[in-house]
Amino acid sequence: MFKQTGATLWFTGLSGSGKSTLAMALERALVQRGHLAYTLDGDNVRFGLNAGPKILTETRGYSEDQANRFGLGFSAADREENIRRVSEVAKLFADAGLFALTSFISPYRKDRDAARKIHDQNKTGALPFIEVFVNTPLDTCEKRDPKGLYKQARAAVATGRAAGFTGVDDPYEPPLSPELTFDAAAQPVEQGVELVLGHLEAKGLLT
Ligand SMILES: Nc1ncnc2c1ncn2[C@@H]1O[C@H](COP(=O)(O)OS(=O)(=O)O)[C@@H](OP(=O)(O)O)[C@H]1O
Ligand SMILES: Nc1ncnc2c1ncn2[C@@H]1O[C@H](COP(=O)(O)OP(=O)(O)O)[C@@H](O)[C@H]1O
Repeated sequence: MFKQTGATLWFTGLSGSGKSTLAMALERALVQRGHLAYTLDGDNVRFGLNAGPKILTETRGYSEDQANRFGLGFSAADREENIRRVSEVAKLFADAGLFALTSFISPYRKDRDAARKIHDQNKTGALPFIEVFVNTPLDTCEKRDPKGLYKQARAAVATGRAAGFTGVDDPYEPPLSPELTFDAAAQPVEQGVELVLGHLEAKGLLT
């Protein structure tokens, strides 16, 4: 019915690197061409399926104990679980025939590799998984700092507190062999959209 094969486009990069801007522009471009596409990002996932303990107690009626068991923050273990759940959801979207676009820092290589593996283990055969590294240098992300989070993290670290903020005092492991790399410090978003569309076309995914 959809006249397309589903696929997951996995955007990874630092906070402020341009993941969401590129994913949203691509979603628009795909939809304009008559394809079904949907973006999963912090705004629709970390306030819903993967909400943190505070949201769960304040708006969902969870007890503190439940909220601490099921809510997700930014420890390495919570990030791993965040990415695992997002991978499973993206896989279902792709299995249903959509382009699933995911925009998460996903800082750990093993978690992104696990996301890819989840797509290999589909009952109807491996689903296409395309890793897009949004490779914007930390200093550019930090200058942009649209939410002021880098500033807050630097201030915490300067006073001897841990911020656990990616790129400041928490790791980001760049992909070793992503399908695509986009430098959002040097290239406009339209160029990123063309890059990804070109790849999808070359792989026969836009028929
Ligand atoms: N400690 C810490 N480290 C990094 N980022 C933080 C942190 N705390 C909150 N935020 C905000 O949450 C967004 C990242 O969430 P993600 O779900 O993409 O993170 S992860 O993939 O689980 O690592 C990220 O949003 P983006 O800027 O859209 O990437 C931040 O705004
Ligand atoms: N290719 C680009 N060129 C210039 N600025 C960009 C580009 N992509 C994103 N930006 C800007 O960078 C900031 C962070 O982008 P965003 O997409 O929110 O990053 P992320 O989702 O990775 O946190 C925003 O202010 C956005 O307008």
